[in-house]
This record gives sequence, structure tokens and C-alpha cells, in this order.
Amino acid sequence: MIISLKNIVFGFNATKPLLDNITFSMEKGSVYALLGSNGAGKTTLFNLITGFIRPAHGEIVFNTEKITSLPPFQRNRMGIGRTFQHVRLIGRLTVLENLILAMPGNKTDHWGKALLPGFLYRASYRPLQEKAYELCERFFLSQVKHARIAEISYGQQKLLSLACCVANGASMLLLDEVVAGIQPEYRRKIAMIIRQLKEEGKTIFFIEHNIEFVSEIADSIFFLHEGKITVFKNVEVFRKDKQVMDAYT
Ligand SMILES: Nc1ncnc2c1ncn2[C@@H]1O[C@H](COP(=O)(O)OP(=O)(O)OP(=O)(O)O)[C@@H](O)[C@H]1O
Repeated sequence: MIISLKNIVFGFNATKPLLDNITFSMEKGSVYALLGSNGAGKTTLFNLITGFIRPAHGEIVFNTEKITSLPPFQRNRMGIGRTFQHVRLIGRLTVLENLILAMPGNKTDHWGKALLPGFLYRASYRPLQEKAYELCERFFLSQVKHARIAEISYGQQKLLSLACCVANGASMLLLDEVVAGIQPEYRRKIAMIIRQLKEEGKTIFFIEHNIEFVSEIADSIFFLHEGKITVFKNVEVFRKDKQVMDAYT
């Protein structure tokens, strides 16, 4: 087990909790989809896991450590990475530079390293650069590695967001609508990469409305409805469920 949530309660107002006593756990090396109608609380659940908000009650355990009251940067260092629904990349930097910036240690060491003599600085930078080249290769970004973010397509930006999450060293990746609004070609590439990440033992939790994409890659489906989570083993069972049909009609 990589993560468990126990009796999580969260609400933006006192009248009705948005997330009402949520309990679930996830296995290492598995892929989980999170579905639910608009406003069900999917992004809020991601914000709770990543530490942007805290629950009113309940506990979150990641790799046997309680993380419920840890800030986002600490959870990130422990291996929880995320991508956002609207990509958050640094526009004036290139693809390679965005990747290098996402690598652990680089940001905090940057100014210290800048004081080193040139040859030593270049030597310390080179392994990061090499890793960034490898990631570009793996994420189909080699041809645009020197391009700035505004010069690459939306599909490439989504691939880069995912690559940054991997560069960051995450063992659990939370992906918020990673294939929404992109060409089928990029959707196929992202599906392939997610399968590879699973093979490497990473845990993927992704919010998605595209049921075809969900059926291609998810091991389980988490359905969030009226504050509760129901788990489905596959898309067929999910599609036939009455509660699901009612929620989407
Ligand atoms: N900071 C906030 N303050 C008050 N209400 C909020 C806040 N953030 C979200 N909400 C409300 O909480 C509910 C759940 O929002 P959330 O973004 O988690 O839903 P979602 O399931 O991710 O929806 P979508 O599929 O539309 O992205 C919505 O009604 C939203 O308006």
C-alpha cells in the first residue's frame, strides 16, 4: 500500500461537507481513475492529498508516514507529484529548462552553484542536462527541446507537465485531466507513458471525463458522488451502475 485516506471530511462551508467520511487505500504500481460530475470535489480531493488544503477530520498516510498536516513541498519531497488541469509551466523558459527546474535539488542549489568556477558549475549542471535530454526522448519532446512553452502545442505542454512530474522524482502522480482538449495522437502517447510508469512501480491517480481513456489504462475506477467514493473494477460495471447513470443524466 502506498497511500491511505481514513475518514476524511472536508467542506468549504459548515452546512454540508463536500467530502464526507472518505476512506480508501491505493497499491503501489496501480492506476486509478477518479470520475464524478462537475463540482463533485475531485480537484478538492487532489488538493487534500497534495496538502494545499487540510481536512476537518481524518488522516492521510503515505508510505507509512502520517502526512495530514505536512505542507505541499514536504509531501512533494516524499514523492507525491501532480499536474494541474490548466498547465503550469514557465513560459519564458525552454522545454529543457522547465525539466531541469523540476529536478530535485536544482532550485535550492542554484545560487550556490552559480558561485562555483565556470567549469565546476558546468560539471554539476551536466548530469541534470543529460537527464533532461533522456526525458525529452521518452516524452516525445526531442524536436522541441529548445523551444519556449508558447511555441509548443497544447498536447506537448501536457506531455511536458507529466515529464516534469517524473523529473521531480514522484512515486505517486496525481494527474488532473491530462488528456483533456488534446489531439488523439498525444492521448495515445500519454496512455503509453502511463502504462510504462505503472510498470516501473509508480502509482497513478488521474481525474478524467473521457471514459475511453479510462478504460484503456485504469485498474480501478473511483467514483465521487455526493461526498462519497464508490470503487468499480472496470468500465463495464461502472457504466451499468444506477447511481452513475443518475449522476450523469
Ligand atoms: N476555494 C473554494 N472556496 C469555496 N468553494 C470552492 C473552492 N474551491 C472549490 N469550491 C467548490 O467546491 C466544489 C468542488 O470543486 P472541485 O473543483 O473540487 O470539483 P471538481 O469535481 O474537480 O469539478 P470539475 O470537474 O468541474 O473540475 C465546487 O462546487 C466548487 O465551486
